[in-house]
Amino acid sequence: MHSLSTYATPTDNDRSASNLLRSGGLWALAAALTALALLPLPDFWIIQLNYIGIYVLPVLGLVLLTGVCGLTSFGQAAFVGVGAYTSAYLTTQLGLSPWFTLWMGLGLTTASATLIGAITLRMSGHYLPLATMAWALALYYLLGNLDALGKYDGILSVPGLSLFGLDLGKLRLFYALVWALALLACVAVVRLLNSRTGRAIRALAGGTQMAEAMGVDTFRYKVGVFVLAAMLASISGWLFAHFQQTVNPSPFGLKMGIEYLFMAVLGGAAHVWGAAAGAGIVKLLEDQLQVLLPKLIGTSGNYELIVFGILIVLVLKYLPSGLWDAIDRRLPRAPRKQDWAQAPALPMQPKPTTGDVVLDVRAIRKQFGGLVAVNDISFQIRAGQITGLIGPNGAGKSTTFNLVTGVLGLTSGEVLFRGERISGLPSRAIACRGMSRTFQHVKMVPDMTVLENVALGAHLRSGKGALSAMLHWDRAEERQLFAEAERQLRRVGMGAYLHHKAGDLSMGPQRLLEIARALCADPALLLLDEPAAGLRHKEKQELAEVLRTLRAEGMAILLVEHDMGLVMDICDHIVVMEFGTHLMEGTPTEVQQSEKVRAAYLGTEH
Ligand SMILES: Nc1ncnc2c1ncn2[C@@H]1O[C@H](COP(=O)(O)OP(=O)(O)OP(=O)(O)O)[C@@H](O)[C@H]1O
Repeated sequence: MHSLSTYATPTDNDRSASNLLRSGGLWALAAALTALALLPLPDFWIIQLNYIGIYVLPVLGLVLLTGVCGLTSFGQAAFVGVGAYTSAYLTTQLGLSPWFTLWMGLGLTTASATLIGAITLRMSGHYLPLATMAWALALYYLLGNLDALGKYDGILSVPGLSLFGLDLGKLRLFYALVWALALLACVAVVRLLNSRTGRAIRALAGGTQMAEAMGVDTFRYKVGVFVLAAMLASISGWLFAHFQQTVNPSPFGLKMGIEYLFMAVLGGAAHVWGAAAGAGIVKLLEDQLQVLLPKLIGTSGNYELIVFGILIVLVLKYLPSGLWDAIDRRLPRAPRKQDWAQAPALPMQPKPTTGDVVLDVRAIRKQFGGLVAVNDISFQIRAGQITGLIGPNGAGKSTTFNLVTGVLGLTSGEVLFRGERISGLPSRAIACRGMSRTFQHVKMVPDMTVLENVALGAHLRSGKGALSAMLHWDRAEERQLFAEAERQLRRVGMGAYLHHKAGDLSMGPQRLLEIARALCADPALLLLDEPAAGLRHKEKQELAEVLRTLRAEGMAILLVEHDMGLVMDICDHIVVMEFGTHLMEGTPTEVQQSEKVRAAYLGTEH
C-alpha cells in the first residue's frame, strides 16, 4: 500500500519553518498593529484602521458561514444593526453600562439568529440567499420606522466607551480595543475550525449526506454557525455604535450586507485571515476611490460602486478563492504535530460474536412514483462475514443500500440492526448504533488532511463543542481522536498518507480513506458502496486484503460491487438482485453456477 504514495513526507525542518510562518503571521500582524498605533500617524488613518477592525468581525462571520459552510448570507449587516441598536437604545434610554448592553445585544442577536436560522437554513440553492435578503430588508425598514428608535434619523448621543475611568473614546485606545477583539475572534475561529466541531462544520459545504452518515446533526450545526456569525456581527455593531456615538439604519441595510460579502469573497471567503485582508482592502479602496474618482470624472457620485462591480467580476474570474488563498497556497504546509502517542483509546462499543445476525432486512420496498426500485427484498448479514450485493445496472443495489443506512425512507418493510428496529431513523441515529458506510462517489473534505478527514469518522465517540475548541479545552480529546484516526489509517495501510491533503489523493487512497473513516466510528457493520470502482488491479488486491483482515477481526461487511472478480474472491455470501427483486442468494460458487444469474447479466430470458 505504501507504494501508492507519490508524496514526500515533510521533514522536521519543513514543519518548524512552516509553523513559524503561520503562527508567526499572527504575531507579526499584532506587532504591526501595535507599531502603527505608536507611529505618529494622522488621526484619519487610525479612524480608518478602527473601521477596518470593526468590519473584520462580521466578515469573519461570513468566512465561517459562506466560505466554510457554503451558506450565502446577505443579511450579516442586519445583525450588526441588532448589536448596535440594542446597545445604543439601552445606554441612551435606560442609562445602562455599554459593558452590560454588549451582552444584552449578544442575547438578542442569539435569539433572533436562532429563530431566523431555524426558518431559513432549511432552504437550499438560491432560496437561502434570497431569504437572507428578505429579512435584511425587513429589519432595515423596521429600524427606520420605529418611533422608539428615532426612525431614519436613528439614535444620537450614544455614550463612548470607558473602562476603569479610562476613556476608550480616544482614537488610539479604541483602536487597541477594536483590534484586540478582532484578533481574539480570528484566533478563536482558527481554533474552532481546527477541532472536532470545526471538522464537522467543514464537512457541511460538500452536502449533508456524508456528515450525517458520520453522526453530525447537520441542521443543528448550520444554525450554530449562523448564530456564531451573527454574534460576531453583533459585537461589531456594539463597537460601531459606541465609536460613532450615533446609529441610524443606513449602515445595517442590504447594501452593507452585500459589501460584507464582497469583503469576504475578495479577501478569501474560506480563510480566517482573508476576512482581515478583505475588510482592509475594501475600506481603503473605497475611501481612496471616493476622493479620486470624482476628481477624474469631474462630477460627484457613487462611482466607486462601479469599480467594485468590475473588481468583483475580475476576482471571481481570476481568483475565485480570494486574495488570501493565493498567498496561503504558496505558504509551506506543516503536518500536524504528532503529540498523541500516549493518548488513551476512545471508548468502544461491545461487538457481536462471529456468526451473529447483525443486519436483518425484512421485505423492504421502495417506490419512486410508479417505479418499484426495491421490491420486497430480504436478506441477513452476519458478523465475521462479507456479504456481496450484486446485480446488473439499475437492479436497485444503491437504493437498498440507502434504505438500510437511512438515507432514503422505506415504502414498506423493516430493517433490524443487532435486533433493534432502525427503519425510519435518520442516518446519524443509525450511525450512532454502529453502522458505518462509504460512498459510491467518494465524499470527503478535500481541503482537510487525510488524518482530519478520518478523525471526522469518530465524531460520535467524542463530545467537545465549539467553546471548548476556542478555549483549547479539547486538546486531550483531540489527541484521542487523532490517535484513533492514525490507528485506522495504519489498519488499512494508509500510514504514509496521514498529513496529505485529501483532495490530492488518487482514487485508490481516497477509497481507503473512506474505509478508515468508517472504521473510526467503531462499527459492527461496514457498508461499502462500490469500493473498487476506479481502482487499479494492484489497488483492488490491496483492498481485498484489507477486507479479509477486517473480516478476520469479526467485522460484518456488506459489499455492493460490480467487480465480479473481487466479489467472488472475497465474499462468503452473495445476494443477487434484478429489476428491484431478489433473484437468488448463496455462496460465490452457487451464484457463479446459477443459470438465472448468468441470464440476468447477459440480458437473456430466464
Ligand atoms: N431518487 C430516485 N428517483 C427515481 N428513481 C430512482 C431514484 N433512485 C433510483 N431510481 C431508480 O431505481 C432503480 C434502481 O436504481 P439503483 O441506483 O438503486 O440501481 P443500482 O443497482 O445501484 O444501479 P448501478 O449499479 O448502476 O448503480 C433505477 O431504475 C433508478 O433509475
